[in-house]
Amino acid sequence: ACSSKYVLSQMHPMWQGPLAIPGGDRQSPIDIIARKSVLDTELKPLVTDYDPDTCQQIWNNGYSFLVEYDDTTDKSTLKGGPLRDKYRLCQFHFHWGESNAWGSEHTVDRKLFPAELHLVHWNSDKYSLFEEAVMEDNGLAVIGVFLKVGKRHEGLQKLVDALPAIRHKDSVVEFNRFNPACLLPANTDDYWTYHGSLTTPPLTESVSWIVMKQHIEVSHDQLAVFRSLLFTSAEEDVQKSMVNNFRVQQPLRGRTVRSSFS
Ligand SMILES: NS(=O)(=O)c1ccc(C(=O)NCc2ccccc2F)cc1
Ligand SMILES: [Zn+2]
Repeated sequence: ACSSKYVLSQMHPMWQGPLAIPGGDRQSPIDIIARKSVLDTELKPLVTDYDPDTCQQIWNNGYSFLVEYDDTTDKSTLKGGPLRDKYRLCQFHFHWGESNAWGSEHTVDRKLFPAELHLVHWNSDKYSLFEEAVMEDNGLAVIGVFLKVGKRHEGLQKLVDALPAIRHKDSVVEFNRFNPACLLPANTDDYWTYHGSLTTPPLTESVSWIVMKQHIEVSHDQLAVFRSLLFTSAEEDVQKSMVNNFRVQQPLRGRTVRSSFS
């Protein structure tokens, strides 16, 4: 799996401050101004091929909860879209607010969503490990999907049911046979794409972002379970609820956001 080896201690929301990022001119997240995005007719449809058997565990890393996949072979892959190479799924996670009024990292024309899903992939045509790819220009590809509050998401419920077992930071439970394709919107042909960064430390500028135009719907109660998670470990005496784990928007610095649709 891609990040379990790292204690992501610096990933505390306090890091939202002005971190000195070397040459940080392609930071994420950003506000996507729809009318300023540029249609690129060369952009292809996304091709995801996820094997539910590669799902390994779900854990609380003190910043979000991650579902990690076995990324030692090309079993769960992403290609197409803006990508030239094949990318391997290593994990997915979410960002959310303390209320339904905010929580997403990206916004569209300043519209905030209550939460955002990130499916993290690394370029397995060029690199042999996530840790290598994360340091390279287009080493990573992250699919962003906005969540809206509405009807219950049946596929998400299996995830939601596992959360009470990982309430505290650094808790892990086995999780298998989950196909993250069920979390993608019906239409994955319409997306925005731009070159950016990780939205948590080390904020490396190695991500081809692919942000879906169509959102998915989850119920109010399902989101409430996200907010029952804790930033803090079982040993700590003051428990802090895991909410508002999103980064503030970053300057575009002249970047162009391309769209696959007009
Ligand atoms: N929110 S996001 O932009 O989608 C995002 C995706 C992955 C990471 C990550 O893997 N960090 C750990 C990490 C970073 C660098 C090297 C090794 C690591 F494990 C952080 C943020
Ligand atoms: Zn993320």
